Amino acid sequence: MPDVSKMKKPDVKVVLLGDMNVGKTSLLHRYMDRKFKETISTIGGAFFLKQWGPYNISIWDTAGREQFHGLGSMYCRGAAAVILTYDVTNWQSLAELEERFLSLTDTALQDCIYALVGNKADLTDQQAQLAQDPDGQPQDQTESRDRTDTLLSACPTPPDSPASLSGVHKQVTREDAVALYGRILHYKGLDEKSSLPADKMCFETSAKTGFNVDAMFETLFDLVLPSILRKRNENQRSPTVDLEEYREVGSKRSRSGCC
Ligand SMILES: Nc1nc2c(ncn2[C@@H]2O[C@H](COP(=O)(O)OP(=O)(O)OP(=O)(O)O)[C@@H](O)[C@H]2O)c(=O)[nH]1
Ligand SMILES: [Mg+2]
Repeated sequence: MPDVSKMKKPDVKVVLLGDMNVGKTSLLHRYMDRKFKETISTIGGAFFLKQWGPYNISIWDTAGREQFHGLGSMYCRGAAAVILTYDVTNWQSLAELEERFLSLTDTALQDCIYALVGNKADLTDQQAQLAQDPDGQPQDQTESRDRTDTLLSACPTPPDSPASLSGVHKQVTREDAVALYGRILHYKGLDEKSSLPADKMCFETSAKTGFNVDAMFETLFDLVLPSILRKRNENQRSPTVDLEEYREVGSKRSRSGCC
């Protein structure tokens, strides 16, 4: 039995949402373990604890498979940031965010931050293909269940472009993501002018090469700091114990678990 008195309590919660196979788990492995490794499709959800300065951030990985859909709103409860993840080579994965996942975020905090993350940029983008592992480690070429190489070519690519070298066409442009970000703000009843701008909140990443992965997570961590401070102030005014949060336990630097 873990010693509950020694467990760290997360100050804030960040949740990864998105269709199956877009690379949510791989993004977390890349960030937390500095590796691209073989994954199995997530069942239910799992969390990692990240120490960010004096704060503890729990990062929740969720299952994209339809059968676990009902759990999504539970994982989003009280989230300070939601990472809506899609695969840049799969148009449907972007559409699913709007159709299936956005409503799950109704349980997130009122001032929750939304990021749109187009993963697998290495398949279409020269910069991401050439990205160095952030720790200078050799790249792991593991790609056991990647289905993107069989995807349709909705956006024809010039024959000498980097995308054509990899054989996979980009189906979702940055403009598509920016447009969806605008619709998310609209859905949330937020004013574009007083919200975080789309060019700051729409990312393209590669869990495989590490491209933009640290920048994406760490931009979000900085943005949720005000939410942590506000929560701390509220707790000082009316101290209560949130038993749910004791289940989100952590260790010295990072620890993970699943449920
Ligand atoms: N080329 C490439 N493949 C990736 C990348 N990220 C993930 N993959 C591959 O895509 C597949 C799915 O990755 P996961 O991280 O398991 O996807 P997921 O979103 O967690 O999927 P669920 O757990 O089913 O919701 C695996 O075969 C990964 O190796 C990436 O950035 N580039
Ligand atoms: Mg997963």
